[in-house]
Amino acid sequence: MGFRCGIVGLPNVGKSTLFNALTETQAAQAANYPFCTIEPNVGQVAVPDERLDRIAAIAKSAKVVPTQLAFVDIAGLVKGASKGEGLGNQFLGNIREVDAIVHVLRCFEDDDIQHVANKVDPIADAEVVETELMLADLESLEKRVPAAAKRATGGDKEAKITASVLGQALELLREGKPARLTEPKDEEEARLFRQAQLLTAKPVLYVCNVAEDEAATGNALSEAVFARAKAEGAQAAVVSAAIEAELVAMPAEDRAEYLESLGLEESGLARVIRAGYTLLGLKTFFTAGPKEARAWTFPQGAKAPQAAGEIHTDFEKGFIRAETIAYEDYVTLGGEAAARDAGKLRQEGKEYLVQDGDVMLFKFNV
Ligand SMILES: Nc1ncnc2c1ncn2[C@@H]1O[C@H](COP(=O)(O)OP(=O)(O)OP(=O)(O)O)[C@@H](O)[C@H]1O
Repeated sequence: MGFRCGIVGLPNVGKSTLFNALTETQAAQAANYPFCTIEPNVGQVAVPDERLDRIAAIAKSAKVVPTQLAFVDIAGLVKGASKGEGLGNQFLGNIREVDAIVHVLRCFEDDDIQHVANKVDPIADAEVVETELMLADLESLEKRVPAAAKRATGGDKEAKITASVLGQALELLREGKPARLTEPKDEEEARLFRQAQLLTAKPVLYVCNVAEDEAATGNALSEAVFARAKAEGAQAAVVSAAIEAELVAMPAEDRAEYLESLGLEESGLARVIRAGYTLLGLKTFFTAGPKEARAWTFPQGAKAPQAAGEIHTDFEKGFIRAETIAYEDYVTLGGEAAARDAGKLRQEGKEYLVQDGDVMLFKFNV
């Protein structure tokens, strides 16, 4: 489906370590990013979901296919990016292409690893990156808002709405706040706001990269980041990239024990992937049979034919109905046949709003 999370951060904060762990653990096929000369790496990463394994066990599926999310390693942030210095313009362009930003912040102390500003201060680091993004948005809106206002006086209704919603964003940026805090009045404002593709309107997940012995608890630095995230309408997670790198290097059967010895229930990567998925407002439906059990991604608010279209365009075009079982029913009753007998297999039509966890079988006509 092509939803992408871009990994950004200052030099030496642990971006590559995290990205490599993400892609290695999934044995991803890293592909080159087609649109730019600095070619940030893209990794397709499987989204961990226990529900899929339970469904596969019940359906006795031969194959289990998770849904995927793309992570893009966006290289090269330098101070002054918004002014087009160095790799700046490419960097901003790369961010424009992603749907959400995973912002890695160094929260570990290690005298051997140099910090660009010679001090470990994730809040100051976050500000460096965010200031560049806000300046880029500010510069673009300083032009776009007056232009839209001018068109509005000429009677252009859409321009009037654009001027209003982007004007609100401009005010926020002038106060040093991200455009994400803009509150569109209605669906039309929301649509035009999305269309404006502002960099600081993209959802952000801060990844606090902590030392190995702080992965379970976090530390004072990560706490400060969590507070900042809350104030900005962003998300945050604690991860130790060092642990993740070790985990992917060890045999799969040793990982659980290692995690347990560190007081962790699951890998930080699993949390980052899931958080990225949630951040994008993505939901999952399942298909299940003896051949395969598979998880599919759909955007929140999708109707049944659109979900069917995730599998094949023919399913969408020729959609008749969707035989649907809620995940809980599927699991508690023990599969499709039992759910059908219990009257829990619903025949859903074109207007059905697909729910997270639905197990679906599409009937279509081509
Ligand atoms: N949680 C951690 N604890 C200790 N060391 C870490 C941790 N995370 C990363 N490192 C180390 O920090 C160094 C920098 O990491 P990495 O190369 O991933 O950073 P980067 O952000 O990709 O840098 P650049 O942008 O310069 O490529 C590496 O030596 C890495 O092993």
